[in-house]
Amino acid sequence: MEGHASAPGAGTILNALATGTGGAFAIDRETTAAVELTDDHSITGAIEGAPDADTYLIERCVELVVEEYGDGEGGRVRTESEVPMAAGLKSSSAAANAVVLATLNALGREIPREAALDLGIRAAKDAGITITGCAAGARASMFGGAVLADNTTTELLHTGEVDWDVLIWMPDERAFSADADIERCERVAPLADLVADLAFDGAYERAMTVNGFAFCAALDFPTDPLLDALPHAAGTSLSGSGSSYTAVGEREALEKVQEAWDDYEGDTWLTTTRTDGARMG
Ligand SMILES: Nc1ncnc2c1ncn2[C@@H]1O[C@H](COP(=O)(O)OP(=O)(O)O)[C@@H](O)[C@H]1O
Ligand SMILES: O=C(O)C1=C[C@@H](OP(=O)(O)O)[C@@H](O)[C@H](O)C1
Repeated sequence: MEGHASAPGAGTILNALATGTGGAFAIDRETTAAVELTDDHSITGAIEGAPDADTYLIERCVELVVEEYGDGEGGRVRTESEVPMAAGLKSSSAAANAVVLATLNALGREIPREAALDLGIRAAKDAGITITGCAAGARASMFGGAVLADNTTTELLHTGEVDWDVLIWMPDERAFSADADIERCERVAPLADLVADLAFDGAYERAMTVNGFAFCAALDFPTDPLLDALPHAAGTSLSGSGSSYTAVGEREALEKVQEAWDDYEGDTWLTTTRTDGARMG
């Protein structure tokens, strides 16, 4: 019994570490998962190109799906990803969604996407790789588009369509979300409320720019990349708890931002938003 699925990563509109409300948009970079279910009871995971990375998240996703919908199967799970790990682009949500759906695909089961989303969020919490559960990023990855969510309850608060080109700069250093300084993030809560208000009104670009300045200050990341982007981009922010930055807008404008961001060490690349989310099969 083999199953396959894919799910996109996401950029940030609102970091949830200040108030629990998060906002994210799906990007056209994805993680694919292959799951082979077996008669023995052990579950083993592997991540293509990252032999030393922690595979607990994806093993736990298989385990939770089998507990709910299977019959005690074991399995082998493998992910391959265009979403870099621990760079603020929701690699964990993309991996969890892809593995949950691939396991269901192997079992020949279709369940409501909300239920699949919940299992991935549970696995990420069990793995200790998220502070709030990252419901907004996980929702953007599962359903596509722009999303605001209450990460503490996983409740969906708002959805919107976005159709942007997206520029990403990813420095060489990584930033694991579990290491973020929550107390400093909570100090920018009044700004996070402003970001949420802007996003509820559909002003996603301005929302993410305010988010960028607030969370660069709270998490001690430089604001220079935001200032480089502002004359050209419609919106720009630190993504997640770092280390990547995103700029959104029209392609030509973003190519000007790319010239500036190319001066920094690391990688820059252009992609787009994605309106469809995870795919099974
Ligand atoms: N392709 C993948 N396969 C398996 N696990 C993954 C994959 N991508 C990410 N993860 C898990 O997610 C963790 C990174 O999560 P996190 O620090 O929240 O960063 P991000 O913003 O990229 O989600 C990794 O340490 C790993 O445990
Ligand atoms: O661990 C968490 O709960 C969160 C981590 C951050 O995202 P990344 O995991 O992308 O850094 C943040 O933006 C998100 O709103 C909540």
